[in-house]
Parts: sequence; C-alpha cells; structure tokens
Amino acid sequence: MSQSLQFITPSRAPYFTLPKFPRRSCTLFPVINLPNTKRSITITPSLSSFLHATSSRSLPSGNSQTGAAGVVSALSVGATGIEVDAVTEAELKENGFRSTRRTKLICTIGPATCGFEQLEALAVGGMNVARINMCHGSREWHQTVIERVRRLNDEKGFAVAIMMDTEGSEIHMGDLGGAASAKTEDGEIWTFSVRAFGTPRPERTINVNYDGFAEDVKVGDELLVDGGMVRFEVTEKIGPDVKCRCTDPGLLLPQANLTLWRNGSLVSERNAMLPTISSKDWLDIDFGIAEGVDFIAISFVKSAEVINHLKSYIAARACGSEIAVIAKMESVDSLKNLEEIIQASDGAMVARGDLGAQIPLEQVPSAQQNIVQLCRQLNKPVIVASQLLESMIEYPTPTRAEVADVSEAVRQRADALMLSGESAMGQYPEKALAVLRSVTVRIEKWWREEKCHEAMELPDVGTLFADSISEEICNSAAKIANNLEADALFVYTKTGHMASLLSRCRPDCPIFAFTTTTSVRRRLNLQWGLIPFRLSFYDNMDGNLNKTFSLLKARGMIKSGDLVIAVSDMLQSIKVMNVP
Ligand SMILES: Nc1ncnc2c1ncn2[C@@H]1O[C@H](COP(=O)(O)OP(=O)(O)OP(=O)(O)O)[C@@H](O)[C@H]1O
Ligand SMILES: CC(=O)C(=O)O
Ligand SMILES: [K+]
Ligand SMILES: [Mg+2]
Repeated sequence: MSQSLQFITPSRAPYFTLPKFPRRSCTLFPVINLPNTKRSITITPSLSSFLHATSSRSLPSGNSQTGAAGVVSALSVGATGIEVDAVTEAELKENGFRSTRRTKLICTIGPATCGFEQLEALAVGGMNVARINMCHGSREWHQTVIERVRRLNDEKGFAVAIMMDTEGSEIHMGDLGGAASAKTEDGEIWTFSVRAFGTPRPERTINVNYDGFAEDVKVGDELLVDGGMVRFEVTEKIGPDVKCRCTDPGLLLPQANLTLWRNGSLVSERNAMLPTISSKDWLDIDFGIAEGVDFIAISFVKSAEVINHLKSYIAARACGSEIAVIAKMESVDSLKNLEEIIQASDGAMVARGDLGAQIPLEQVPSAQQNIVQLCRQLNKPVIVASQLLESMIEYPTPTRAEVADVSEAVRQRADALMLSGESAMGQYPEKALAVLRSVTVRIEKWWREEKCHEAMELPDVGTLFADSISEEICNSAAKIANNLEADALFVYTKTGHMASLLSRCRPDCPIFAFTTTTSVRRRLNLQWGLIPFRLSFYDNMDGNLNKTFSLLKARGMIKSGDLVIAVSDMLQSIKVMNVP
C-alpha cells in the first residue's frame, strides 16, 4: 500500500514567526477580476449599500467583532474557478481567519420571511440553511420559497441549503379559521373537536386532526398546547366535542401540537400507534425529492427502522442526488433509541419544542447535551432548535436568559442553531439572526482563547481499514493544526466525508473544504467550522494546492506565509506548508 503521511517542511516563515492570532487583514470592498472565470466578480451597489444598512440596523452597537458581512462578491464559476458562498467569504474577511463563525445558522421560513428581499436579507445575515416546515402552508407556497432561495444562490452567489421538515403524525390542532393566533384567558372554556367547523366558526372552538381524540381523553386529563405554552383541563365530553378549561393562558397558534397528560404522565399509547411518516408526509417527501432539497428532517422519529426505510426510498427515487436525512429528537421513544437512530441518520435535531412537551422540562437540558455529544462521537451533524430567542418574536432584543441559552449550545459545540417562530412569523427576523450570529462568534472566540474545551474521546466511526486511515489522518491533522496554531485546514473531498471528520475534531482554525459538486458543497454548509468551496480537481495534490492558493490569494482570502495543513481523500496524506 502506498498510503503515506507526507510532511513537507514549510519553506518560508517558520511556524514560530507566525503571529498567534493574525490581525484582521480585511480590505473592504475589493473589486477583483479573476482571470479564467466566466463571470468576473462584481459588487452591486444596491447590495453593498443594503449590507451597510443591514449592519447598522440590526447589530448591537460597539461590537465590531460581529459586524455584518462587509464584502459581497458574486460567485465565480468555471472549470478553473472556485465557488464560495459570498457571505461566508465576506465574514471570513470581516472577522479574520481564525475568528470567522464556526456554528451554522438555520432559519425557518414563514410569512415574515418568504419574500425575495426578505430571504436575501437573511442570506446576507448569515443564514446557512433555510428550513420549510410542512406543518404550515401549501406545497405551492413552499415551492415558491425554494425557487426564490435557488434564484438567490444562482444570481447572488449564496449557497443556502434547503431543509424540508415533515409534519409527522402527532395530534395537533387545525388552523384558526384564518387567524394568525388566538388568545386564551384563565378559566375560559374552549371546545376541542374532530368536527370541521363552518364559517364563521363558533367562538372558542378548535379542530383536532385525530379522529379518536374524544374517545381517548378522560375528564381530568391535562391538555398541553405547544409543549405547555398553554394548558387546559378536560372538564366534559359531549359526543365528538371535548370541553376544556384554560388553566395556563397564552397564545394558540395554528397547527399547534397537542399532548395529553394523565396523573402526571404523558399519555403516549395513541401516538405510538400513529405512523412516523404519514400519508401526507410521503407526498411531501416526494415533493422534496422532486424539488431536490438538501435535507429532509423527519419529525417524531421513534426508531432507526423508519430512517433506514426513508433512506432506501430516497436512494431509489432521487437517482443520483443525495438528500441527507435528519432525525428529529422530540419524543420519549427517540430518546430511548437514541444511538441507533443517530447511527442510521445523516444528522439529528434536538427539537426542544415538542421534546419539552414529552419529557419534564427540567430534563431537556441534559437530553440536549447527550444528543449533541453522541452526534459528535458518531460524526453526525447536530442542530439545536426551538425557543433560542423566542421573545424576539415580539421584541427587538433578546432576554439575557435566551442569550445564555444560545451561548450554552455554542459551548456544547453543536453544528447548527435554528430559528423557528423568530424568523417564520416574528416581527424581527433579521435582528434575531444578527443576535445569533454575534453571540455565536463572541462565545466561540472566548472559549477558543480560554482553551477551556474539554477534550472529547472520538471513537472510530468507520468499519473498514480505509475508514480508520481517514479518521487517523483527520484527527492528527486537527491536532497538528492546533499545536502549530495553523491558519487553516484545507481538505479536498469528493463526498464530504473527510471534511466532516475534520469538523468533528472541532479544531481551533477554520476548515476550507473543497469539493467538486454543488450539492455536497451545500450539504457541508450544515457542519461546524466548514467553509465549503466548489472546485474542479486535478488528480494530484500539488496541482490542487497550487490552484487553490492562487485562486484564494487573488480573492484576498489567504496570503503568503499563512500556515496551512492540507488533507485529501484522494491521496491520503497530511501536508504542512506555508502559502507561497
Ligand atoms: N410556512 C408557514 N406558514 C405560516 N406560518 C408558519 C409557517 N412556518 C412556520 N409558521 C409559523 O411559525 C411558528 C413556528 O414555526 P415552527 O416551524 O417552529 O412550527 P411549529 O408549529 O412549532 O412546529 P414544529 O414542531 O415542526 O417546529 C408556527 O407555529 C407557525 O405559526
Ligand atoms: C423543531 C421542532 O419540531 C420542535 O422543536 O418541536
Ligand atoms: K414539522
Ligand atoms: Mg416539533
């Protein structure tokens, strides 16, 4: 075998002359014309002034570290060019190499953000993945959103990936006859019924999607809406109608999830009999496959079986295009079968909204930590979701407790954080995203500088000897990068696997991941610390390195003397070198 670890002694500045944290070398607004590209780099005046407007409007003042991306350049395409997300590139220059954001950000798209300009503002603000939730809106509505995101990517040089989230077949309310919400007061009597109400609908009536509802509930049961945001006590059953008295008032939202509690425990037999993927979900999945979404998130996963089933369905249907399957951890069963579910999936989501309705709230933080850690050990990306900045649905600033919650998820080194109502139907979607970004960058930097991260045991994930070689190479490369205080790790990867192995190590420097396909590049957008580029490869490492160095230098993304550790899944090797 010719697999080797190849160490090339840096020819220029020896490591010890490199500054510990290179000063920010940000030249703002360079207009560069790259040779050999079909399109030259352009900055549209409207977009750059828009960027300025966004940055001054939406960011806490006096925090230069977290300023909005200051540079946008359109993508360059072509056999000899390189494609990188315009905003990632801008953030890289803005914050400096080592301080660029590692944690990825997901925004749920809803009525507040479905317009082209609104989507663009989120992309500029750092959205890596747009999530569409099939619980709400029609397929036509979602299709329009997908089409707009794709157009943004094509026309403006973003690489926003799309995640479709299934409805799942838990019990939930219907819509509110067109109203965006309904307020409940303490002591009010509301009727929950399987009956479809006509218009105008009688006051204080809610439709429930599950036919057996009235038979299953008992007088005295507690009915939790949206994981306990509003609570009722069942007082009376009349045919299909269930009368309930409000005990914890709040706001009812359309399609909100319902859970029943009896004598302090969750009544879960009913949900256990419902399929994880409903017939409507299968139609939505077909829609997602046809639209070529990047991720499908499955709600209320109970076992690995359903994930395997879906993955083989996608493989048979989506010939060639790979769609990653994300398992949403939001039920008691998902926690029971955690390891096998994560193992079978391409990633997981800590869906704290519904999870908090199924287990006591005080157990949610430990469940989150377990899921995040297990995902890292098994090398699967993990998303922390729901209520991160809930108060920003209504208010322009977050609570201190929310900032602390975001910080904790960043400290746990989750791959991605997700906005739900804040971006879907809140009043301040861009501000919420700006808060996520500023808190994320600041906390990451603080922990890196304090060197407080506990070392994590990273077990072998692959079964083949070749997998073990890749893992050893990535673990070693990350360690070398930390010890030498390298400026960046470079990984040349066709499938993205080596990139994810490097990401798993959570190294101190950013990881430039070069890959040949647009779909892999978009998928890598979900993973911690990865800066995905699309590049056509030579079949030798030196050719790739030289090409990358000259392209990135031309764009001002690296400079001579920067220390780079490079690995590749074509020729398994580690190279340590200064940028010539
Ligand atoms: N496409 C949409 N159309 C209308 N409203 C939406 C849409 N997407 C989200 N929303 C609104 O934003 C709120 C929060 O979004 P979110 O995706 O968290 O939904 P959810 O109903 O809490 O379900 P889930 O448990 O799947 O997250 C929803 O309750 C809904 O009011
Ligand atoms: C995201 C989601 O589905 C939840 O938190 O319940
Ligand atoms: K959902
Ligand atoms: Mg949920």
